[in-house]
Amino acid sequence: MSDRAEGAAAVRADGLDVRRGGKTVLRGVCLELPAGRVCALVGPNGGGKTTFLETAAGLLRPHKGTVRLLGADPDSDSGRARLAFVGQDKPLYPRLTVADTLRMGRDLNPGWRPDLAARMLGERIPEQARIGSLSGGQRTRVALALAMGKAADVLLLDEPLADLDPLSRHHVTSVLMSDAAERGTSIVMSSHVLAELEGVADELLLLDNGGVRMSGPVDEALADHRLLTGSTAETAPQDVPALPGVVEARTRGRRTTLLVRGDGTLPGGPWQSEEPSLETLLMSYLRSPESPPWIACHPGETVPEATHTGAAA
Ligand SMILES: Nc1ncnc2c1ncn2[C@@H]1O[C@H](COP(=O)(O)OP(=O)(O)OP(=O)(O)O)[C@@H](O)[C@H]1O
Repeated sequence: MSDRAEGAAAVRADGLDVRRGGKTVLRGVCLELPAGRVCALVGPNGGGKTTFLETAAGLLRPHKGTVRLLGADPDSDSGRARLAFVGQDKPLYPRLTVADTLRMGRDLNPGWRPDLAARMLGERIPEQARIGSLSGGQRTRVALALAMGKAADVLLLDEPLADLDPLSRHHVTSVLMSDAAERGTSIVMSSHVLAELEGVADELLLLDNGGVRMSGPVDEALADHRLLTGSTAETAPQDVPALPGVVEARTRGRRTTLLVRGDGTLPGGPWQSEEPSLETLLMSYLRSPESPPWIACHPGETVPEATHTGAAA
């Protein structure tokens, strides 16, 4: 994991508090997202994903603590030059054509890469079409093409897949993964489409109630948990949730399913044990807000302080 220790993190937050509308919606967030990786940002509605992305993009100022993007203040000229942000509202000029919009991107960005913008746009969106005549999903593709053309070092994308059809989702995730592999772009992408993050994301950040519930590499998160399935008659399920390391216990009919941390005490009984899918892992943590956070820890690295989710301030 030496690559994690070298150079500045794509996004680093230290003791970050962000207030909106008079209430604190991110509380004491400490995290480090390594550069050159695709990070999936997940969590329930209102968990703080948009607030975190907008803060990392320099659009919201922290009330307390700091956020750094490749070591720079995101609200500085050097920070802004290195990031591209696509929010959920995707403000574009409805009277401009797609071609006009991309020309505007070229004029505003000295390092503009028409090839990257064209790759993201794909071939199905006519360049002469006016933005106002496009569907929501097509506008998303144009907004993503504008962000790609900037050739930024960090892409911050708020639910980029939300209004895309399955083919477009596949196209967008492939283009993002290629960009991360070819240019070393750091990508932080929020999503509720958990099943489609498998194989796309290599880093995971789960925010819930304004705090970090999970943070670390996806492969470590999966390897650090087991999914146990057993017969209810043989496994005394009423005792199971109290065991340390059990994130979630669910009983359906005659089957009990447990999601257990690798370092936890395994309950007795005949269990079939397997590595969980990413979707199963995330769903278990989302359904179990009282379970302790899972934060990856690496030798030689500053361990981010785990922030557990309490009641919103
Ligand atoms: N403009 C705003 N003014 C006041 N409060 C806000 C504003 N935007 C968000 N909030 C509050 O901040 C908290 C976090 O919201 P945020 O939009 O960051 O969550 P999210 O995880 O992105 O949710 P979703 O999955 O629904 O997009 C919520 O309690 C929300 O009500």
